[in-house]
Amino acid sequence: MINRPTPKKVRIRRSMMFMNAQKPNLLKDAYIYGVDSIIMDLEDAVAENQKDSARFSLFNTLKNIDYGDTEVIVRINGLDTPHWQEDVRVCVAAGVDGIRIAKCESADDVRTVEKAVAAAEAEFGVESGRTLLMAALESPIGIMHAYEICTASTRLFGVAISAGDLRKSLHVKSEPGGVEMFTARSQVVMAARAAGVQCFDTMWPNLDDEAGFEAETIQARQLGFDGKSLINPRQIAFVHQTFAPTKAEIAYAEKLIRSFNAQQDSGIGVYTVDGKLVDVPFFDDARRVLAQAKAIGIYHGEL
Ligand SMILES: CC(=O)SCCNC(=O)CCNC(=O)[C@H](O)C(C)(C)COP(=O)(O)OP(=O)(O)OC[C@H]1O[C@@H](n2cnc3c(N)ncnc32)[C@H](O)[C@@H]1OP(=O)(O)O
Ligand SMILES: O=C([O-])CC(=O)C(=O)O
Ligand SMILES: [Mg+2]
Repeated sequence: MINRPTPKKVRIRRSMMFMNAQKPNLLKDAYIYGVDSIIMDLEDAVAENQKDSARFSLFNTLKNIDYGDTEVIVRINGLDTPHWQEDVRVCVAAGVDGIRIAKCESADDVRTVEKAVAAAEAEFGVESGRTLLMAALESPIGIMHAYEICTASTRLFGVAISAGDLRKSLHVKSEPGGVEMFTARSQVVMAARAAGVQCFDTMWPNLDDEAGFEAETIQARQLGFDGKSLINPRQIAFVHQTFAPTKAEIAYAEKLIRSFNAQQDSGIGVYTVDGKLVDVPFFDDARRVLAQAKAIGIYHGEL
């Protein structure tokens, strides 16, 4: 396993909302939506003949707007394009928090971007290691290499599955219940958890099908994702609610920890709380739930 520094605080990333870097009016107000992360897109949302102007507009916005606590990530163009190196230089010079590597296929792709980021940090006098990475897995080979990608760099905080491109390669379409994505989604979650990084579900493109969006979001949480990529502000509230512990989950976690604290000297490792068996993994998970609820700001207890 890669020797990854222990993060001081795990950053909550329930929502990562895309916006087109070509549109300065979107970028300038981006922080008002309260998403956890903004993804300013230089890739597929930007027409090929607008790449330079979108990058220029992005740089000016980033230099002039204070995004406060909202994490700012830029999706750069793929490594098979003539754009990505300049994208990296501009992102680093502008001081972004992270770079999303589009269509990442291998650990080498991550290391190639990492090298360019390190060079740009040196070039622009940016603190070494400040610029984080995440990778979007959008092809069968990217999914097959998920674990190597997840462990390729200490800068890499997570991976996203990107179903628009993946479905294209698999020759499938979006099906009710997401059956066509089930294996890939599970593989991404497994790889991310094995590597100790976060994982994010893909965006839902059909803005008029709210029920479909909600079902997919719930399934992503059930599969173990930390959050979801979004394309529109009307998707934020449901995603934030779904990727947070419920009141009942918080109350039960508190109860478990209290019972553990009360019982730990009794010499009994396993017993029941509310009729359910509990032992070490259940206590560990309860601690994770409370830490997550605290980080989101919905639990203020002392545990
Ligand atoms: C497959 C992929 O690669 S997906 C990733 C790349 N794609 C993107 O970045 C696209 C992001 N999303 C969008 O551009 C838009 O939401 C669209 C084109 C899908 C739909 O646009 P609209 O029909 O205008 O959406 P809608 O009517 O819901 O917009 C309502 C308001 O939210 C704003 N808004 C919409 N999407 C976003 C967004 N992603 N970020 C910030 N603001 C947004 C609109 O500007 C509008 O503001 P206004 O009321 O002040 O005019
Ligand atoms: O990352 C995403 O969800 C959007 C995307 O590029 C895709 O679906 O191909
Ligand atoms: Mg894509």
